[in-house]
Amino acid sequence: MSDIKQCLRKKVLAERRALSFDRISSMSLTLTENLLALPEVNDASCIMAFLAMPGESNLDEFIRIMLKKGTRICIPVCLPKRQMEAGRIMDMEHFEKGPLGLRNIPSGYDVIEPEQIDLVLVPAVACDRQGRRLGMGAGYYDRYLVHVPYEKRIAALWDFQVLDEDIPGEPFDQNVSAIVTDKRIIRIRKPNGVKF
Ligand SMILES: Nc1nc2c(c(=O)[nH]1)N(C=O)[C@@H](CNc1ccc(C(=O)N[C@@H](CCC(=O)O)C(=O)O)cc1)CN2
Ligand SMILES: Nc1ncnc2c1ncn2[C@@H]1O[C@H](COP(=O)(O)OP(=O)(O)OP(=O)(O)O)[C@@H](O)[C@H]1O
Repeated sequence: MSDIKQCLRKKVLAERRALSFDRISSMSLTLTENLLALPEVNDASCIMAFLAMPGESNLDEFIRIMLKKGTRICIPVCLPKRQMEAGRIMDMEHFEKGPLGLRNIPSGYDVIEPEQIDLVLVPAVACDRQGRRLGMGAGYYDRYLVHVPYEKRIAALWDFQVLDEDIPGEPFDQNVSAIVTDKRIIRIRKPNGVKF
C-alpha cells in the first residue's frame, strides 16, 4: 500500500481522536439533518448504514429516525477473508463489542443481499473531491461495493475528512458518487466514459 495513503490515514485518524464529546454531538446533529435532506434517503426502502466507532461520523440518531419511519436498515458484518455482508437491525440496542470499538450484531440476524439495498452510506477515514475513499486499510468496502452500483454509494464523514489533495487511486478502489458531511453535500461529477 502507498506511503501517501498510510500517512494521510494516520493524520486524519489523529484529528478524529482529538474530537471532544460536544463537538461530536453538534456535528452529529447537522450530519443527520443533511442525510435526511437527501432525496436518495427519502426514496429508499432499504439503507445500509454503519455503527460508528469512537470518533467516527455518527449515524445513530439518523438510524433511529429511519427505523421509526419503517425503512429497513442493515449494517456491515465482517466475515472471514475480509468479506462483508449486510445484517438487518431492528433497533439500536443489543450489540456486542467488536474490534476497534465497533458494535457488532449478535448472530441470528437476517442477511440482506446487495441487490435489495437502495443506498449504502459508506464510512471513510478520508475522501477527496473525486469521490476516492480512504478506509481503515482492510479493503472490506472495496470488496463489498463491487456489488453496489456507483449511484447508490454515498460517503458519510466529518467535514474535515474531505481532503483538497487527491487520494492516490489503486485499481481495486471503489469510489462514491456523493459525500455527505456535517457541513455540506458534495455530488461527484462522473467524467464521461469513465466506469467506476
Ligand atoms: N463503523 C464502521 N464499521 C465498519 C467499518 C468502518 O470503517 N466503520 N469497516 C470498514 O472497513 C469495516 C470494519 N473494518 C475493520 C478494519 C480493520 C479491523 C482490524 O484491524 N481489526 C484488528 C484488530 C484491531 C484492534 O482491535 O486494534 C484485527 O481483527 O486483528 C477491523 C475492522 C466494517 N464495519
Ligand atoms: N476486490 C478486491 N479483491 C481482492 N483484494 C482487494 C480488493 N479490494 C481491495 N483489496 C485489497 O485490500 C487491501 C486494502 O485496500 P485499501 O487500502 O484500499 O482499503 P480501504 O479502502 O482503506 O479499507 P476499507 O475498505 O476496509 O475501509 C489492499 O491491499 C488490496 O490488495
